[in-house]
Amino acid sequence: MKNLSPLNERMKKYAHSNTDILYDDLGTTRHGLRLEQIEAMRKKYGDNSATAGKSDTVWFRLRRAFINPFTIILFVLAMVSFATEMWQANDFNRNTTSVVIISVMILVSGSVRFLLEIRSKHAYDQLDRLIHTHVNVKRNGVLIKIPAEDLVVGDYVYLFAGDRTPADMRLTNTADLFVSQSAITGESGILEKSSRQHHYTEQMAFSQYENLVFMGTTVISGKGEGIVLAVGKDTLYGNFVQPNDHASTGFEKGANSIAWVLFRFMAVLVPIVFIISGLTKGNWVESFLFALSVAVGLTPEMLPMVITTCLAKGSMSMSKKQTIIKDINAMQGFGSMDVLCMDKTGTLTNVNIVLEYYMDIIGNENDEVLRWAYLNSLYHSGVKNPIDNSILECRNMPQKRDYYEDLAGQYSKADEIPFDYSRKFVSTLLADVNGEHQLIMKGDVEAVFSRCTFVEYQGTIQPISDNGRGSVAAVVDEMLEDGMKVIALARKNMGSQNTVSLTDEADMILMGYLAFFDAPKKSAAQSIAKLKNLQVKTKILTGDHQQIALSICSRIGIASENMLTGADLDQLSDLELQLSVEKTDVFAELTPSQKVRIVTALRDNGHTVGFLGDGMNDIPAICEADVGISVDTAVDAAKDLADVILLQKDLNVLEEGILEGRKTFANMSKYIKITASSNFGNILAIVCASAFLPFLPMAAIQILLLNLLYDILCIVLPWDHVDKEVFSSPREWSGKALGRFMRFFGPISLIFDVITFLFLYFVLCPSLTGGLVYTQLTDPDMQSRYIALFQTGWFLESMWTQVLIIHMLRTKKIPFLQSKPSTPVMLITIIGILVFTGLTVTPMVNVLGLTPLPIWYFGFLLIIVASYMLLTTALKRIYIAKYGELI
Ligand SMILES: Nc1ncnc2c1ncn2[C@@H]1O[C@H](COP(=O)(O)OP(=O)(O)OP(=O)(O)O)[C@@H](O)[C@H]1O
Ligand SMILES: [Mg+2]
Repeated sequence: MKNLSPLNERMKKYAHSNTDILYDDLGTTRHGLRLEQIEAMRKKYGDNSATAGKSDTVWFRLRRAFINPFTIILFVLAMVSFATEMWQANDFNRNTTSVVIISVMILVSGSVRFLLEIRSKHAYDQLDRLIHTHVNVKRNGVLIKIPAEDLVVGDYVYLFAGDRTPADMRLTNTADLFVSQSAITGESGILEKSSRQHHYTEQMAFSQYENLVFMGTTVISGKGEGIVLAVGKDTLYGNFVQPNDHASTGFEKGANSIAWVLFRFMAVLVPIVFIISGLTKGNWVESFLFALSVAVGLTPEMLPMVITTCLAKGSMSMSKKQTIIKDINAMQGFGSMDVLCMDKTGTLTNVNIVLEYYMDIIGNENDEVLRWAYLNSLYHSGVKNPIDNSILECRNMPQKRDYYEDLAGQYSKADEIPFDYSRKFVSTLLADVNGEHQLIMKGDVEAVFSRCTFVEYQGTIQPISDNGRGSVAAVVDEMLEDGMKVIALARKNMGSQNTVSLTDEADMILMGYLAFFDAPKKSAAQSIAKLKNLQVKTKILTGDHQQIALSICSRIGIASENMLTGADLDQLSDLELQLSVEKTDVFAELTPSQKVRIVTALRDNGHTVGFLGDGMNDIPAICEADVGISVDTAVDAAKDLADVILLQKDLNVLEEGILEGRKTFANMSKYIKITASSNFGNILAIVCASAFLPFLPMAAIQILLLNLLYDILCIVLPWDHVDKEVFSSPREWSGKALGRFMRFFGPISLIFDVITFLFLYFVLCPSLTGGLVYTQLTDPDMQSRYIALFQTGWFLESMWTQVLIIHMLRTKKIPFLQSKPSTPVMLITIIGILVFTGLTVTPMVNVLGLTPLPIWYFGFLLIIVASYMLLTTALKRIYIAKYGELI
């Protein structure tokens, strides 16, 4: 059982008081809040979402885009350089240009961020609309549907079968309301709730209080009405589900850990860089700015943004492919999923099943069986599933509408015991106009049969004889072999008794059967083959009879030799099950908890498991799986709890979704890995350079400029192409892979940085400053020319290598030739390189501390860049050979 926090005081109080007091205290009535009360209630008691708030306003986004470490440091830089220049020189022009340039940088970086934020928000809003849960509330006397987030304390809410309770409530009215509180208490049983007032003398756990329902509780059957008493974080559920709970798993954990590693590197190295350069160069202000810019340059400040954009962009393209993905870890799970468990209806067979036969115990068509089944389906208040829907279809038969309407008028519902997937049947107690009661039970043949001691045949009721059992089995078996879904129907006369309890469900009279045609989908085999191509194994987990499972599998062409049933499963220990799940692809006659057991066993074997299902019986398994998948038509509770929602229950949709998910994920991990390794390389180079050079290897503003270019390039990465090989198999995200990637590729750039340093220091600069190295120079003008030459040289080398390394590492293949980047990535690369190289010959060079370089330097640069690329390619091969993957 989860560790529960204390119950909200209001809940405690009103559980013990009658509803009139509740209405009075909250100033409401049965007609709901008046519209003018709503805002006041929201102000007083809060919002019904744990995350709502400032992050949604445009102003907040604008602020976040423009006020961040990058722009703040740029700003400080502008101020300091303005002040120092004013102080030292009196070239006013030069001062203002540097401020202008920095302002432009702030503007560019801020706008890019802002646009991105707006874009991803837009994408999210659209998705939100698709995945929102709506609740029925009465406000101002009118029943309306509103998003669950808009609920306030005092709202009058209606609950129906299949709903997930949207807030903590005190019930005011119920009709056979049964709920499952497993999300809250971890107990899987079904509880009946009512609106009766509790007395202080009753000692019980609050979860057992009949008149309280909690956020996250699923309504299994029946109806309820109640007043919201606690919302959002004040609810029991909100208390233990912290908004960022999931952030500590899987992918985000990896991303956070790398940000953290880089941050620690910085925390240690940046002060060292500052002190070393301060000591060796003597200019503390400049060293401070330099260290600060190094810090900015090395912070993966775009990390959260790129991740959100990747996700938003990925979610958008997935939603175009009919797949809605709810959170980042699901995206990752979706990409790394290697086993997909699914139920049968809608995946292997059509969503709608058709009632083919209704017959007595020996197989002759029998209207009475259909009549009772109709009434049972009509009046039970659980979630109507395909079986009920196809029974209810009978009223649409030609000329039968009036007949069934009349029939419904002749009976009313007195009581029920709801459908429960572990019992596999449902009982409704019907009262006729004379006050006579009939208990009607329908469900799984064996389950119903075991509660019968009589059979009815042609109007006579007889005790079941042994050969009676035999003939019953024969009729059913025949239909099962044909792939029919069969349920049994039984009844019992209850006289004037108008309530029913479990003990009444005995000594029933078996009336006959209903058989449904569950047509196999033609496309199923093909879809499963496609999934196999994507290296996703499929397993069928159905609650249905084994014969049907076998028959459908053989029709579709799925191997089912090693089928296991729920009963078989109970004989296996967890360890044995772990072995069997690997060999078995079809499981039948499962209860919801057996579905969970299978998923758990697969996960324990190290698989990333997806579960696709749409019924109440699939909910526990959806929660247990790494990726819970549901469909748009599923019950709300299942949709709420799933990570992924398919707008169409079709395996083809799933396949496209998986592909899209893998691409998105590949782009995210591309960004993270490349950034981490290139930052790592840069840290090393900067530490080396500041220790050995008598001046700063690059000016603060130059570092920031490079950083800006790199950021802009990263922003288009979510739109990059992904090689086919990368998305043709599941890919696991791991922090370990990131670490080794960073350690492997990071230091390579150091080699070329050092060569460049040596070349600049001993060859290029002296050749233009009279053959002397820096330390031999005495003329300050010559010294600053030397520095400008050096810094420009390294600026260009850094820029070229950092931009091109993205292209080298984004693919296993030969960049540009075998694997083309997407147009935006290519464009920004070309424009960036041209503009930044061009910067060194424009009039702005002075402001940026750059200077034009002799043309032959570019010859050197080409050689360096080419050898860097060659070496990386060679090492890339080694890396791939060793670890089997790159990105
Ligand atoms: N509405 C219903 N009324 C009576 N019995 C039902 C009803 N729904 C299901 N059952 C019984 O419960 C059994 C299991 O239900 P069902 O076949 O829907 O399981 P499932 O695991 O959801 O199957 P699938 O894999 O086809 O989705 C059925 O075979 C049937 O005997
Ligand atoms: Mg189902």
